[in-house]
Amino acid sequence: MTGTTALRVEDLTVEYAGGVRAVDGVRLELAAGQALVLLGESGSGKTTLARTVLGLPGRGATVRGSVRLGDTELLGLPERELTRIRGRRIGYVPQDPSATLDPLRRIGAQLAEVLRRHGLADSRRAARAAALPVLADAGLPDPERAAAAYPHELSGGLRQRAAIALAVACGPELLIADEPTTALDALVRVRILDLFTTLRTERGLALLLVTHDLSAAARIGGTLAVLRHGRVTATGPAGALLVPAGQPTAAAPAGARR
Ligand SMILES: Nc1ncnc2c1ncn2[C@@H]1O[C@H](COP(=O)(O)OP(=O)(O)OP(=O)(O)O)[C@@H](O)[C@H]1O
Repeated sequence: MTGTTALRVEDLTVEYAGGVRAVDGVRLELAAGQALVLLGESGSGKTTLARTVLGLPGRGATVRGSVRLGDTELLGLPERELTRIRGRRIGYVPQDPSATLDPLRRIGAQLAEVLRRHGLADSRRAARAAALPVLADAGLPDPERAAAAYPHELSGGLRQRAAIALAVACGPELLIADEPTTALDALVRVRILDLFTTLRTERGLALLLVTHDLSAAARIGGTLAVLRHGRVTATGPAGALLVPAGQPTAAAPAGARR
């Protein structure tokens, strides 16, 4: 892989109480400006892996191995430092935007708070002004109006764009999106996936997309890692692993799902 390594996961194992090994010896690498899609069926360990990279593996989990963000080893970092890294160096977009958006506060105020918390604006006024281009970059057609809106006043697609704006506001080097389009209708889904690609190519951020949706994986492209029972069973360029039905499959390594 060329370019600066944004994320390197080595020999990562995550075990929950009762001996469930949700992630089992995973090794992954993602360069700046590239996309890595984690594809797997329900229960394969995708969310556990993504959340472990965020330093949030879940209560009672035992984590072993290494997760490096650039030159920083994340495993074992004190919570205070992880809190600083989340939002600033790693952005997170969940399936349901209400998991990151506060229903009781206007979108602009939430963005302004993130910018101030991470030291990217020194006054409330500066932070509110800085929030508008972030909303525009996330594809909200009327940033002023979006900034003044409460989350419930936006459509599902616009709400997800607001959550993406929140995730990328501080210019993270890594963006983790966990099933970010599952709840959206087909057209909006494609637009949001294309927004991730725009953010990746224009800002050089590394994208880790978690999905069980083959069409989302194909749309994002990049490198695909197929997860099964916590293990990576196939990895390679998405174009080679996701061969449309009816075409020769010689390029797909054994174990690849189609
Ligand atoms: N907090 C937890 N405590 C115990 N076991 C858990 C916990 N979270 C997940 N697991 C188990 O770990 C395994 C992997 O779950 P995980 O949610 O990471 O998979 P997933 O691929 O993201 O699935 P889905 O697409 O359904 O979210 C499953 O067997 C699950 O039951």
